[in-house]
Amino acid sequence: MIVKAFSSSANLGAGYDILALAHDAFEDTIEIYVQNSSELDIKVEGNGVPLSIEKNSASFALLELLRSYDIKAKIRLKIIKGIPAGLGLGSSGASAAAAVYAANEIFKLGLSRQELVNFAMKGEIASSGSPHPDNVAASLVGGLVSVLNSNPVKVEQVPLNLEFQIILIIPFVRIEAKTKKAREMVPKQIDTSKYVTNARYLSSLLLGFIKGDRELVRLGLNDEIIEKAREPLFPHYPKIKEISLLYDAIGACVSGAGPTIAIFVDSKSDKNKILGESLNVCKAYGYECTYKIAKVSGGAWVERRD
Ligand SMILES: Nc1ncnc2c1ncn2[C@@H]1O[C@H](COP(=O)(O)OP(=O)(O)OP(=O)(O)O)[C@@H](O)[C@H]1O
Ligand SMILES: N[C@@H](CCO)C(=O)O
Repeated sequence: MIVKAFSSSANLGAGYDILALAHDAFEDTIEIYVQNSSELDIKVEGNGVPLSIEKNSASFALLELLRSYDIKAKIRLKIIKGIPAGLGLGSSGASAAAAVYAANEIFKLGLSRQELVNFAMKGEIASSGSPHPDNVAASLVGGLVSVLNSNPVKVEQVPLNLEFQIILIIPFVRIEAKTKKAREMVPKQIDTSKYVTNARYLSSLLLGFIKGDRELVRLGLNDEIIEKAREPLFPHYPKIKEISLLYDAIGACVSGAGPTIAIFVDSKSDKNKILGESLNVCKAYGYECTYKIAKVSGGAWVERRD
């Protein structure tokens, strides 16, 4: 069976570990072949990803799912990476999402996409040391998802009534264990005033998407806490955000744990200026950047059944 899942941008300003948006910028492909066996035996193949079961997000999520259903089988898992890893594009999450989606289909477990998030998020332990569910939820469910509870995990799709595209400004940098490091930079304690400001941003963002009000989205795409604490990982961000707002983007935020920046644009935005000047900012900060213009995508899907 061949299953695919799209990339995603998590957080979206104040929605740290809460929001993620699936987009068609990149996709991962999982090929999974199963034979009867009296033992559970998983072998991983793939380029540019760890090949040990416990270190690969896809195989680790799969292992957790199959163990919890006491499924014994010989499994060959081939991961064809389309989503560059470590750049804030939900790469590890998409592989994990595709792997558990495939297992659900093959073993006819009858789990909903939302239920599969419980297992896919375990894959993030392999990649970043923590089972954050946002990226896997977006890649499984599609659209904009909100994580409403962590134990047990509950995720819901947020209605999107706004037309927009996402310009992703993607620096080619390799930061070892980036998400792990970025999570360590998150403050353990925060001022109540910052909490209130962020909660206002989050409610404005959600209302904006639901009501189709770009001004509310613009106000909501901000964060006083996490993006600020992590800024050393993406020093190019404030300037790119300033340029984006100047040329009437809906807003801009860090994509996941960065360093990719997500700029939300619509027919009012001067996309060429935003793109050209953002790439110049990259250069000024010594980054080689590329870009993708993406739109909101659906969740994981079966490409071929056999
Ligand atoms: N199947 C996989 N796909 C991609 N990366 C994987 C996978 N399995 C393990 N990894 C490891 O996870 C790390 C990348 O995860 P990381 O969380 O830093 O970035 P990401 O998954 O691309 O996106 P984000 O920053 O949005 O979380 C790399 O060290 C990579 O080797
Ligand atoms: N919410 C996670 C997403 C990682 O892509 C974080 O910001 O650490």
